[in-house]
Amino acid sequence: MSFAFIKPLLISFHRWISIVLAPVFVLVILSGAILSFRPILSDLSSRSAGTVTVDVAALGALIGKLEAQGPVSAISPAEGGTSVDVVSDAADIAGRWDIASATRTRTAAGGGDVFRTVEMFHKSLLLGLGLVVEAASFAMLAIMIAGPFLAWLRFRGTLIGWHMAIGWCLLPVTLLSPVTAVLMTLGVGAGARVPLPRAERPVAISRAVATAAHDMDLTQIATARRFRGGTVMLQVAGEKGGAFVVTDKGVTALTGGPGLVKQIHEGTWAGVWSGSLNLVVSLALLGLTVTGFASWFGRWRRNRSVPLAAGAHILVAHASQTGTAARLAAATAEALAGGGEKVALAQLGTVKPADLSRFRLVLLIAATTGEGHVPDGARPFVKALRPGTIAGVRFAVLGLGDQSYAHFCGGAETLRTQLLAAGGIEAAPMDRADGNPAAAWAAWIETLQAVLGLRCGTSSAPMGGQHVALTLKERHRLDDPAEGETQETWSILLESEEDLAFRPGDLLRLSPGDGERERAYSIGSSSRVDPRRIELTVRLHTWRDEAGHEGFGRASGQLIRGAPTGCHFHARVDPHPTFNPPADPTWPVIMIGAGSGIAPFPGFIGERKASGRPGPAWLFFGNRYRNGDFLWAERFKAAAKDGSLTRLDTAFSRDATDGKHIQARLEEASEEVWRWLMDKKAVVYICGRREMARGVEEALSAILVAHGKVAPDAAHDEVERWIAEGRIRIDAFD
Ligand SMILES: Cc1cc2nc3c(=O)[nH]c(=O)nc-3n(C[C@H](O)[C@H](O)[C@H](O)COP(=O)(O)O)c2cc1C
Repeated sequence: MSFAFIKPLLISFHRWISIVLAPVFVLVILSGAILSFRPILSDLSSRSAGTVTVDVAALGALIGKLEAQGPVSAISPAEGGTSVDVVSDAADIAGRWDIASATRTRTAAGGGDVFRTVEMFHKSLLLGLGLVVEAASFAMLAIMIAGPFLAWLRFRGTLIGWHMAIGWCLLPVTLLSPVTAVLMTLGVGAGARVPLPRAERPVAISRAVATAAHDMDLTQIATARRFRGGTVMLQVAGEKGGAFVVTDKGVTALTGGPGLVKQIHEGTWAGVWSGSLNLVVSLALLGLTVTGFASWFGRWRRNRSVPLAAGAHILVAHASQTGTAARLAAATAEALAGGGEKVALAQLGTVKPADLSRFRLVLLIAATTGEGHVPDGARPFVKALRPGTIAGVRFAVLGLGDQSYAHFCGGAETLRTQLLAAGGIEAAPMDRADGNPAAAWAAWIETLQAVLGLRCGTSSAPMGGQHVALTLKERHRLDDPAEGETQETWSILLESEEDLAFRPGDLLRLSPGDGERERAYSIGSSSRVDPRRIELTVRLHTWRDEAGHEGFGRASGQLIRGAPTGCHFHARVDPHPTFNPPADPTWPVIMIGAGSGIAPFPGFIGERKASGRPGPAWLFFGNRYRNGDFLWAERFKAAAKDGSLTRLDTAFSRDATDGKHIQARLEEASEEVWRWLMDKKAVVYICGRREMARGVEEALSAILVAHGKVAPDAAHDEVERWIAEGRIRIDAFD
């Protein structure tokens, strides 16, 4: 059985035992922390008091007088032996007494009884739960031993990072408490055990002091307390001191001491120092418990619910790949709010199915991606849907799509079917938008008003983007056919006569002919660098007909072969906010592009560099051959040199010497990728074929499993959640 198999089990064991026993751990650790003050205080007080010398006869007389009034359970001389602290249930006895004058100087007893109560709590929680505490010691030891096997030490500022740092760095000392507790429970190293004498009749403390004073010097008596079997336990300082049990028959010395294990556990082996060490151990154990629990709880809460506007009756949710559905959903929410409806807006993937029942109505605007697929960000929602989870939830769907695809509005259809299967009730029939959705959206809003009686303020469909007139300025080939079988890919430079506003990752939509489906190209430049210059990376789509004649893709063929430089194009620039670089250029990014999927990233790098304060940026580029297919090689190498690119990793899948895919590169650099994800909170951008994007998702899951102490399923869910939340952003094509 390999460790990879055991590790997820070990992780579950570590997590669940800790969570279940966290309350017991906290109580035992806190009481332990208080008890560690006992050796500290007693060492300090014995130092400050110097040698205690007690007038034994006067002490005996005083205690005898007090015992005549009520029971005394413990005494301990104070103030150099001139006073004595008396512990008693009787309020007029308990307190500090001056021995010579037999008068009370303070009404409350010292701290001795507090420590004893805390000790009882530490051992049995004052509820007779000694067995639970003992079992918790074994469990604590087991999870602490398992801890270091779960992850290597890495410093990062997260809760789990602190958990690991405390766990690893303080392991030798934090082990002290549970190890010694377990040894004591097992009776190992507890020191020689002397059979305790029993008294035939209970002995009072004054009597015990008188009996012992016969045989020994009690001028340095430290404590006397009523003990098991009706006896009294005396503790005497000094060379001939020690612990003694007094019965009605005489005095028995307890030889052998408390044993090293007990001394270590209680921190009594070196007074102040060992007590302080115990305090550090307690605080470290508390830190481990709190950081571990808080980190789990935070994750649990994040997984459970999203902050949806409180008091809202209608939820407008969107499942969007390139932003259209998101924009329309925002406009819908705005229109409803304008009409006075209480409305919340959310990305479907960030909503738990159970949250839907909070709303009177759920309106969903859903796009389709790939070949009839649900948009990537909506996957966690679909995965979490089970029959009955949204029983009785009323919903209405607007699907966005394009008739020229084989599965028109396939994504929205899938979501609708799943919502019905999970118990949802369709409140209005589903509408479908073909191509530009503005008209269909407006009609849908009207239907909602008419059929469902919703109140809407005025609102118009958000502008789908800017219509632009562009001139083909320049193109140059990015692959090198002289190097062999490469994929023909070009840099296309288009120029506008007026200033435009666009960012890298936005989409340039071109229609190759009237009524033909638009092709979307990812923009690889930024208006923040040059507001008139749009740069694309376009691969030539080719095929052969039955007669063997080569044909070209309509749009790519035009851009690369058909149109001469200087040719004019009409196009639309659509914002794609979910695939733009972070607004803050210092925010770390990991860019992963394969083949022509590299298209947006020259723009990312350029825009961040132009900001004058580019943050860490890591680029993974994959293609077939290093020599012929390394697109934008010069630009990336220059960026790596001038610092606008922190790290560049390449994977050339068909190179004899290399032969790796991007996924393999990610896994090779997994430790560093993990650090970028967790410490730097890098946003990951993936652009390329859908198959590649899925592979990268898998690789990221594997990194979470390897370094994040999570089981494979949980890692997968986490990656999907990151996609839904926008920490991983995907622009994939088929
Ligand atoms: C790569 C890609 C694949 C698509 N696949 C389909 C499809 O299979 N069926 C369909 O009806 N529409 C398909 N569409 C069209 C989109 O669903 C439509 O453009 C929608 O308005 C996009 O909305 P969004 O920006 O919110 O993602 C596809 C669009 C793209 C870019």
